[in-house]
Amino acid sequence: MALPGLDISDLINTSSSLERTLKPHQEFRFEVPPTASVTIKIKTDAPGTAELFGTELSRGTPYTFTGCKSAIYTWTGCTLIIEGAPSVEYIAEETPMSTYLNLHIALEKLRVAASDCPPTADGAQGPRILLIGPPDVGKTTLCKILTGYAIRQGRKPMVINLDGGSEGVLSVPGTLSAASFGSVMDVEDGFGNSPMSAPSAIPVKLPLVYYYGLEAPESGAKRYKKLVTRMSVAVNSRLEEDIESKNTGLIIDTPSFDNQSNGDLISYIVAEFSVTAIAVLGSERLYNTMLKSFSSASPNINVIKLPTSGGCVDRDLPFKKACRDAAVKKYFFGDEKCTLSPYTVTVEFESPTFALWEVVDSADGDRTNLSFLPIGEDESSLQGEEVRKLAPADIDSRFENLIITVLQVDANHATAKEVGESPVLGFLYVQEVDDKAKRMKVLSPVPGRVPAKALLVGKWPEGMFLT
Ligand SMILES: Nc1ncnc2c1ncn2[C@@H]1O[C@H](COP(=O)(O)OP(=O)(O)OP(=O)(O)O)[C@@H](O)[C@H]1O
Repeated sequence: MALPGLDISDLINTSSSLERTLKPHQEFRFEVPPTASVTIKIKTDAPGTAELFGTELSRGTPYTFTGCKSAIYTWTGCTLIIEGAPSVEYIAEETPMSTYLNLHIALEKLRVAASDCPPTADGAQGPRILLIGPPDVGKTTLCKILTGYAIRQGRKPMVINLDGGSEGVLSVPGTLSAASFGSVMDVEDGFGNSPMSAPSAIPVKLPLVYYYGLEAPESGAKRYKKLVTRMSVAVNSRLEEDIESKNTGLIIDTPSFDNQSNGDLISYIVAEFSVTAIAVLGSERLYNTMLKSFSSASPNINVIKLPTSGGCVDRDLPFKKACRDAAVKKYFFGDEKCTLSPYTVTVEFESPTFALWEVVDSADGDRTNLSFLPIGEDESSLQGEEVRKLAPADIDSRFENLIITVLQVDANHATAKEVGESPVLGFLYVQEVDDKAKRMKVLSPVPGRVPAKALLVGKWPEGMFLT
């Protein structure tokens, strides 16, 4: 019943079914808030196929989307059936998909040449492309598209995520990760799931993960570079054993680099991963800076400029935070398709197998813990410190609602260097800290005691309420 003079029937009708017919090369763009869900499928009694950021949709299969801004593109034309109410939806005619396809074809030619070389020859290394640009210009989206096309071509791309500030690729936010993609990606979930203790319809990928723990690379540039180096060494040795991945090459997604102050970090990544092509999205200035830096000094590196999709949307801070929280929540609790039950475990600070380290944010000026300096040492002894070990007295409620990383190095013997550069074993979530009793309650994805491994906590992702 409508109020007199005010017809609110449209407002309260949140579930509806829409049909949208797309012509060839058109794109259906939609946005779904984190609190709603929308289901989309291709109508089976109409011709045509469609793809979401490079991964083909199966005809007639319903896909459910929550908390996303996304697009379904068709090369052939198709009809979509949409259940639910996207907050924004429209059909776009202008897209950069043909340019992105051309880029994929160029990469594929290099892969064919690499496959023709003997496995140990230098030429067996496929193209290594770095995607850079300002915030929200579609770097991650292009990374998905190129990965999706390579998989559809029967290739096995190695995807490297160096954007520690994002939602994470096959891992929680705050991490850098690398994974070889030999099977289809998840349409509903971007890059898909990391291994969880439950069956999944999409084959899981096993990522190598490093915890960075700060929002921007500049906040801990020294540590960030070390992690990039560790990642490149691990990736290169993996590629020596996996000729298919080696021939396919690397697709590297980066944090937002939009001005010259990041030039040093970009050059570092290019050198460490032996990048052969740099694709710049959304910044003429950055493109020209890259051209000047690399075209003459490194003729083997191609610098290309790519158009940004008109569908790329600026995601406001609350939306990004909601996406990060959802990614962490999913790690512990799963989703509607696969519910997980984490365990609450008590951790004693004074146990001999407990060692908690903290990532140092260089923006803090290394000053926070001056009161704990050993007698006789001054402030200068902290300069350059990237992680610091916390004494039981340092652990208090400021760690509540944060993520703690369980590293692969032992709690008792690990040095600061080992802790700073260790890969990740898993994550805990701090529910409650009792600083008087010197213990805390954490959520753990597995039962039993927390392993006797070094634990590392950082400022990023920021605190969140999971339970
Ligand atoms: N063609 C499109 N139609 C609709 N939405 C899109 C399209 N392309 C990208 N988006 C959305 O725009 C947002 C920004 O894109 P994306 O994450 O790829 O940018 P980015 O440059 O990697 O961002 P960041 O600065 O976080 O690294 C994402 O939510 C993405 O899903």
